[in-house]
Amino acid sequence: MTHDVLPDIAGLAAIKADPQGAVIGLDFDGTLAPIVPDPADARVDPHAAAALVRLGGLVGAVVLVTGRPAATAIAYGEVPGGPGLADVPGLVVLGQYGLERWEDGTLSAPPPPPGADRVRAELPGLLASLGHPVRDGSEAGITVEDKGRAIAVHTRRAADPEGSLRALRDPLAKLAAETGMLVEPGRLVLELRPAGMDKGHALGAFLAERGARSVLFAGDDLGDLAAFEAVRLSGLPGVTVCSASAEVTALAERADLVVEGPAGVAALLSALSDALTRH
Ligand SMILES: O=P(O)(O)OC[C@H]1O[C@H](O[C@H]2O[C@H](CO)[C@@H](O)[C@H](O)[C@H]2O)[C@H](O)[C@@H](O)[C@@H]1O
Repeated sequence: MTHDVLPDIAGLAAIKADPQGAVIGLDFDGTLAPIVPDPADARVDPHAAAALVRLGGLVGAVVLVTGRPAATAIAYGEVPGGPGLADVPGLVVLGQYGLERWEDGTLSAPPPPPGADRVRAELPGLLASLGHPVRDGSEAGITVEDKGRAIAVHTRRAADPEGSLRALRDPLAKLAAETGMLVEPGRLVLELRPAGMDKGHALGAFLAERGARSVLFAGDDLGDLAAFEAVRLSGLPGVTVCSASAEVTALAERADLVVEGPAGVAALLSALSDALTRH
């Protein structure tokens, strides 16, 4: 379902009544950017970027809460010949599940955890022992994305993506336990990342910091469930939006609103910016 007009939802009414009190939170992959086989090829939907540029001047804050490094979200948010994510007024990016913060062109982040170095050193041997030579994202097979603070193992390009994901789950959980990391499951990906932060903590802290009076959060993957919960725990008038896919159904079951992938998210953001401009 796409939205030419805004659906009649209480949280959206609260945002329209008091836009300056609203925080608009968004995931990146699968929500603002269509899912593609190679993570390095992901790019923001230009319509979503344009709508966010408009919204940024109308609401209290626009915040990306993403598993990507914040700088990657900004880089992949560029739109040739058009406004990109870096042009969204006041944009804040909480990257690597909230460990990093990008704001006004400045990145702040703690040093990478020692566990990341250990995973980096031990992962190739582990994958080889399971019959999977390490490949980068441009090749077929099981691929590894090194994000500095975290390392993601992708199966989307494997011959049997779901089967490979199942086969890797226990060995990667063991490696995570041995290295003090945790496994973040996602869309055909298992990511070994530091503990102690998630999208829920990141969004909840941001809402408190900004004194938000309403909130919208849109996501598509399991890591976004914590942000949905943060919306609920905030007690604010809020809207949770699922960018739907056949790969993940858990969000749709919990969302106030379900839209058809990044194109549906872009249409919703555009309709919201239209409504706030008319207001
Ligand atoms: O929190 P997000 O912004 O949604 O980031 C979550 C992970 O997204 C990326 O992987 C996903 O998108 C890829 C590109 O479309 C796709 O190839 C992959 O199968 C998906 O899992 C990203 O590569 C990860 O680092 C993020 O943690």
